[in-house]
Amino acid sequence: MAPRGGTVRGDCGGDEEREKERERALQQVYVEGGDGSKVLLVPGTGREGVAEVRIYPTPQARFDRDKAAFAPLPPSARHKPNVDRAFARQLAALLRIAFPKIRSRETLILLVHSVFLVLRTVLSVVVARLDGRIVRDLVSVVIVSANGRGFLRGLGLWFLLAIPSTYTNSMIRHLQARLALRLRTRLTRYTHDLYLSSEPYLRYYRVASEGALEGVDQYITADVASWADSLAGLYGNVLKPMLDLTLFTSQLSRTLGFRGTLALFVNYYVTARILRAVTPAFWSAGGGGGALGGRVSGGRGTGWEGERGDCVLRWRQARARYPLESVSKAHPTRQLDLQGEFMRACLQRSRRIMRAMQIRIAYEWTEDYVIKYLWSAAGYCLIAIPVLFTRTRSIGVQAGDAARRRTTTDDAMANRTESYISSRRLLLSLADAGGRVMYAYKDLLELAGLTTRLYTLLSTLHHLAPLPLPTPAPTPSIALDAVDVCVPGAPAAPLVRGLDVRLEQGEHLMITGSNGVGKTAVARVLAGLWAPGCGRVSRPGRGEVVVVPQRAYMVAGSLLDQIIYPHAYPEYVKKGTTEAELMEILRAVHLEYLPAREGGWFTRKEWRDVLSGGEKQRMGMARVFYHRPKFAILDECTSAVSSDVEGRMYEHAKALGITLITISLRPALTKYHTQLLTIAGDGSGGWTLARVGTEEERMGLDREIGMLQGKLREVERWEERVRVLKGLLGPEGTEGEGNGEVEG
Ligand SMILES: Nc1ncnc2c1ncn2[C@@H]1O[C@H](COP(=O)(O)OP(=O)(O)OP(=O)(O)O)[C@@H](O)[C@H]1O
Repeated sequence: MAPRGGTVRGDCGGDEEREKERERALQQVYVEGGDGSKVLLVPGTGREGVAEVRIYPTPQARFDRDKAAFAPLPPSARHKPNVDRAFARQLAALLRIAFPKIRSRETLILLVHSVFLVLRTVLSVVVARLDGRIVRDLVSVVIVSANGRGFLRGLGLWFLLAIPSTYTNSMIRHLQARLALRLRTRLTRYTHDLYLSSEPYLRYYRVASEGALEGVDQYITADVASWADSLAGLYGNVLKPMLDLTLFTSQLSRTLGFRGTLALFVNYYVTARILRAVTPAFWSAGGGGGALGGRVSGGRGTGWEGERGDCVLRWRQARARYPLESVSKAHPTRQLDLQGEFMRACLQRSRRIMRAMQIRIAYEWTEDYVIKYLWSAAGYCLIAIPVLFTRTRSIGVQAGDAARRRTTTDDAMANRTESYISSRRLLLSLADAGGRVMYAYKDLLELAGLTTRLYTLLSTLHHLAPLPLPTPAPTPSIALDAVDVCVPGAPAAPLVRGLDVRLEQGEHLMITGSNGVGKTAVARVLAGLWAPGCGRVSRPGRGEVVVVPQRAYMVAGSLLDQIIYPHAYPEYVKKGTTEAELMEILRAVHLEYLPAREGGWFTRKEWRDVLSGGEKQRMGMARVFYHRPKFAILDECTSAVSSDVEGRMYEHAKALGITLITISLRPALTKYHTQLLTIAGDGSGGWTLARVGTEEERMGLDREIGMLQGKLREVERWEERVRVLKGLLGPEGTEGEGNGEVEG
């Protein structure tokens, strides 16, 4: 394995080289662009098997500018989306992100999309006229035995028109999908840059606890995608039917005359009133509008409420997936609790869908009846009036006149047929456009729901105040001066009050105390994850302090990725660590067998399941040895490691010059430290700091000795119990166990 620097692009000589290129790209997800950008390597695409996509991070100045547009919403407004002024304001804020400039690719797509929408409407009118002409020519052939040339010409034109018509339809769908993808890309990049912000914001870490926003992953994935689809779809779903309504009505008015057109408008008005009167409150909270929204908007989506319901269900499933093994190990009946939780979520969802479906039956029946049938029937009546009441009457008796009159009558009949067929087609398209305009309102409500969700996410992220930056320490040291340690956003009293600790390099601190007294909380303040309630924190930069939690996080990727985390492959390449050095690190944590056992450094597995609890913790320590920070905060991260290996790892860390801050309940670890901080946990926020080797440490060791002696006394009891059991079994039992199973 030869580490590489810079880009992975190379001389792609042949298939083999290309294959290697792909493999490298799989490892090297991106390369630094030099100007702050990252060049993302996408395997499986591009001419050389790897496509390069340059990505620029969103500048902080942009976030600062946008912050004012995302004023926080009151909690009540988060759950009542509506098509009102608030929606317009929220949508405008999101559109700033989706369309950052007037002259952007998105605007261009929108323009081309609009052109095709207009073209589609114009073509519909031309097709309707042609339809009438073809039938007219056919009637002429049947009635006056015309030669049929007009009919054939019409048919040829029909086939020719079919080409731009079908092309236009496909382009409309294509451009809509393309626009949705562009909007989604813009929103996704923006939200991710904001969400995954580094110090001093660390929004991804704080958004749930301090921002009180649950299920952020749903917001930044499913909601962003649905919003982009909904917005792109709505544009076509509103613009096209509006155009259709205008153009078709103007075309029809030529046939219908003034009174007919007036009657058509009266028809629109009356039907709109009827539908408005029978439209239920689909989007009221808990109304199951999602199922209905998805249905009425042509099944394109599940609707906002539906999306929310499905999200809750997915979230519960995801939450349950992780502890399945521990649940089934703990007790099989615990499984029932889990089932209960699933079932409750499913039942809630299915009840809402059922309720929505009941409302829907009545509504859809009325809607279909009114728009499809009533509109068409009214339209038929209107276009039938000129046909029925402008009949040409025969008034003469002479033979020549009769023939001429018959020809005139036949022509008039053919003309009326043409006009009737064209109007009928326009009328059907009109009914369809009317229906779409009605549905567009529900699409708009769906968009309002999604807009509110995205707005809530972005306003919460924008308004998380930055964490106070630590005072830079003059020498590599960590110090807390009169610091109160409090849970952020919680009104409870501080866990620890007025804490004073100073740790120079080469000194080592152990933090101890009972469960829940605030040991990890102190570590969080030391690491800069929590702001201190009051007081001053001094520490070196983030790269100099590494935190190792009790449950080591196993990153998705190769074995190598597990060791170098939080670095990614490009940073590893830049650092230039060799395979031998990596092996040395694994040896220090007694994991040297892994590369051979797992098939090499680049084997990708679900490491969370592959490695045992102790192995995962040792991997956490391997990361410390790889990064060699000045300070390492070890939060009970060796609790599942055997004492001998634990001791060796501590010695190795100290030999590397890493200053340790250990959180542990194991008194045996005290000897690796120079200071012992004990948190009282009596509600007063009290603490004591002692130098190791003092009275305090001896008390700790005494406690451990007492605990071990207690366990030894239990052994005597167990031996006594074994003797009693042997007595009960009699000579046979004694014989069986006499084979060395218990005795000795
Ligand atoms: N994000 C949080 N929100 C609310 N309360 C919290 C949060 N984090 C910790 N706490 C509470 O703060 C207290 C101290 O937690 P902490 O994790 O520091 O305990 P600890 O001393 O490390 O315990 P243990 O030995 O069990 O790991 C606990 O009562 C815990 O419930």
